[in-house]
Amino acid sequence: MRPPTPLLYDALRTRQQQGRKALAVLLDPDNLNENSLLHLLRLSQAHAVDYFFVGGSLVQSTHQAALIALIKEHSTVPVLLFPSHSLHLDGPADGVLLLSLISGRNPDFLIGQHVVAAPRLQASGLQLLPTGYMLVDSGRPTTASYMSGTLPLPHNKPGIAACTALAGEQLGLKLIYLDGGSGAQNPVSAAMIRAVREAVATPLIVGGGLNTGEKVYAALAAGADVVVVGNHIEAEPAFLAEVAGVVASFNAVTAAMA
Ligand SMILES: CC(C)=CCC/C(C)=C/CC/C(C)=C/CC/C(C)=C/COP(=O)(O)OP(=O)(O)O
Ligand SMILES: O=P(O)(O)OC[C@@H](O)CO
Ligand SMILES: [Mg+2]
Repeated sequence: MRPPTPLLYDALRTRQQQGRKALAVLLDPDNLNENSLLHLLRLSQAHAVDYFFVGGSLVQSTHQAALIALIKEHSTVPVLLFPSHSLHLDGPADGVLLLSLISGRNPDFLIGQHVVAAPRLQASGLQLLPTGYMLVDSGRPTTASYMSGTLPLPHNKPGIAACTALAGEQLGLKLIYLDGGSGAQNPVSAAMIRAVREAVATPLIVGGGLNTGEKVYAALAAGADVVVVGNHIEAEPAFLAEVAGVVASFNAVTAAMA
């Protein structure tokens, strides 16, 4: 039998306290079939992946649960749902990023979806990771911004991002996720990541438009604890090896200095 997943949040906090960075690969059910998923799962056995995030802004396909079951059959990497809506909670995942979209002012994404999902989440057995989700302007409209009907944070205003994250932490949110949006033209700036890192003690997830090793390195160096890569691995699965290498080399330097 598979060993139980250690409590996801505690494991993430421990990693953060030890200065160990993590890689999350975003799997969008709309852009995957069984073969492409199996290929990614093989790659993730050769190159360390710490989390699979599963979700998409729309999710038109009906096979999310089957894809997660396939991940569970072939991999021990924890699976976290990354839902854009209370409709997208199916599948045998380990936990869920319980996103509250604190960069926006749309009550449905601040609390409405959560009210609808609450009884189902309670019964699900999923580990809940309350997350302050912040969309940041990335140079062009993103699906997440459009679908949520919210304005992203201005790209060049690290102070607004820091205060937003701080308010989220003060409200009790356990993680902060700074997202340029999937396929972002420009990733979240190092200045903004640093400002948020200094403002809060929670683990910090950064994603959106991380499509080169240099961009991934810059996000880690600025203070991201977890980097998320979706689109570029979908387009070019070999990028998984490169990004895993960047995270591993970053961790090797930290370990050598300890
Ligand atoms: C309470 C529950 C169950 C859900 C929370 C619902 C909230 C607040 C969602 C935040 C807003 C939102 C639309 C997030 C989208 C997150 C996501 C899965 C992004 C993945 O990327 P895509 O936007 O699908 O990118 P592509 O367009 O490249 O596919
Ligand atoms: O698809 P990409 O651009 O890598 O973004 C990943 C994730 O942060 C999007 O919500
Ligand atoms: Mg998507």
